[in-house]
Amino acid sequence: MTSSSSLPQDRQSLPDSLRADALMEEDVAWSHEIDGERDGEQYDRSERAALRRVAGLSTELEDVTEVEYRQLRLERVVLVGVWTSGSVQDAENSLAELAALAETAGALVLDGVVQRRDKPDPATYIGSGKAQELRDIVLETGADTVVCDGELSPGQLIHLEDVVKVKVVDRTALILDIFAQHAKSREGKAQVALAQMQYMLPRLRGWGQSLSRQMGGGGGGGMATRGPGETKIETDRRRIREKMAKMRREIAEMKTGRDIKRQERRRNKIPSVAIAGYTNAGKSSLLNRLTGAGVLVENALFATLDPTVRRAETPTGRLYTLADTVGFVRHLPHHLVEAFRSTMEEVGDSDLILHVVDGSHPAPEEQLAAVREVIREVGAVDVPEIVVINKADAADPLVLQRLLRVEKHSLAVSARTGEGIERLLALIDTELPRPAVEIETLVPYTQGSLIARVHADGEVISEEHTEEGTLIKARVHEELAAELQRCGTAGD
Ligand SMILES: Nc1nc2c(ncn2[C@@H]2O[C@H](COP(=O)(O)OP(=O)(O)OP(=O)(O)O)[C@@H](O)[C@H]2O)c(=O)[nH]1
Ligand SMILES: [Mg+2]
Repeated sequence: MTSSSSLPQDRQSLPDSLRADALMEEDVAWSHEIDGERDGEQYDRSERAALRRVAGLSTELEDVTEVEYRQLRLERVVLVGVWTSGSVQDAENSLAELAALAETAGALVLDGVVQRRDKPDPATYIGSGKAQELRDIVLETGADTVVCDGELSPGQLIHLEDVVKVKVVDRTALILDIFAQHAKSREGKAQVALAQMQYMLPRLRGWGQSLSRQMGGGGGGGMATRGPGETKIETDRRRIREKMAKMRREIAEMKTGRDIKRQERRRNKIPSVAIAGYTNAGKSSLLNRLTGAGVLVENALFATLDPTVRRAETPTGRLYTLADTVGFVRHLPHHLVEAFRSTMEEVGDSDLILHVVDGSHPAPEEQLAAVREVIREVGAVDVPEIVVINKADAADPLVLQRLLRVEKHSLAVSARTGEGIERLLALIDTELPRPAVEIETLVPYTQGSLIARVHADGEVISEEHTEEGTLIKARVHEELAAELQRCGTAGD
């Protein structure tokens, strides 16, 4: 946190030497921060909020790098969207979501404007007249940041910044920022850091140069400016590239560890269920409801960023794992699909997807479609899906009916009231893959632990306690079948 304030224009005054140091320090900070444990405890909302900057104190840039500058300074924001197709309602929903995202990132939303255009302006995103208007709104409201509802090209970002004279960030940067604030595991943090660097790389504008300087035309975007700053940008970019390469190696190592864990689960043949769905749909609430696990639930977007895996049991006593996942969002930045492939892999690898959708949302169908797009993108198309229409307590009954009719394999539940949860548990039970081998064995009482395993991992068809031991008929996976054959006496 910083203690003095000055105008945004002061970003020009940052000396080159300072920036280099800051970047170095940042390198250190990055590698130090990344030491948490996977599946670690989720932070409390209050702890997270404590990390936020205090509004109004943070417009000077002396002690931050350009990367940090773009991430952390979302305080007093004006939203702007370009509305190209669809109804007014669509445009409003989109801006409302952007507002929710900005608030989740810790910003105070002062105002929002939407411009109707065929397509975004190639130079400044919104038209130049509208950009001037935006400048006036910024001045009136005292905003220090403009957030655009789309992904802007490096050139657009810089040109718009030159008009409105405050920091401009886009939807992608905003989502990255939220992910950076919320990621808790070592791997999650590394992935977000990598995605941020990837995003920033073409967008460095090189401090030390005048912000208002006329940019050279042409495809170079922010880097079009010639002069001493260019060398600096090159240095920064090289450092970032080096850092990214290191990060990629680290992530690859972490992935190996995770793969081993997953293979172990697979070897034990424990079926896995992944809870996927749009952000804020109630995935974590559902996980809590289904397993009684204490996972952070809050009315904020992207409350969950690290996959949490829990053990659960079907009503008939079969064990399975239930994994919570990162929320999806419309136009999930591509960097993030890449970055969160790990979570998505968990989804693709599971035996069943619980696709949770918020039935009380104004446009649940859109959310379903957005999530499916990502599921397709990560190649998880073959996994059976149950559509869980959540928040039935708050939803319009007509919307529920409509969804239940359109979605063939769906049911309505409320993670809050518990409505429909029993039916869901039963449905999970029928949908989980059945163990492959049917056995009938007499297990001596001295081998009681084997019987317990049959109950946990397999499916008991019948069980009889005889003088010699337990006569059990069940479906189990191959490994357990082999063990049972060895220890027991095959029935009949
Ligand atoms: N009315 C109602 N609210 C619910 C229900 N389930 C969850 N919520 C609320 O919806 C909000 C989001 O819940 P979460 O469980 O954090 O949602 P999530 O899908 O895990 O969200 P992210 O992790 O942020 O993607 C919280 O405020 C919950 O209390 C429900 O059945 N009914
Ligand atoms: Mg969650």
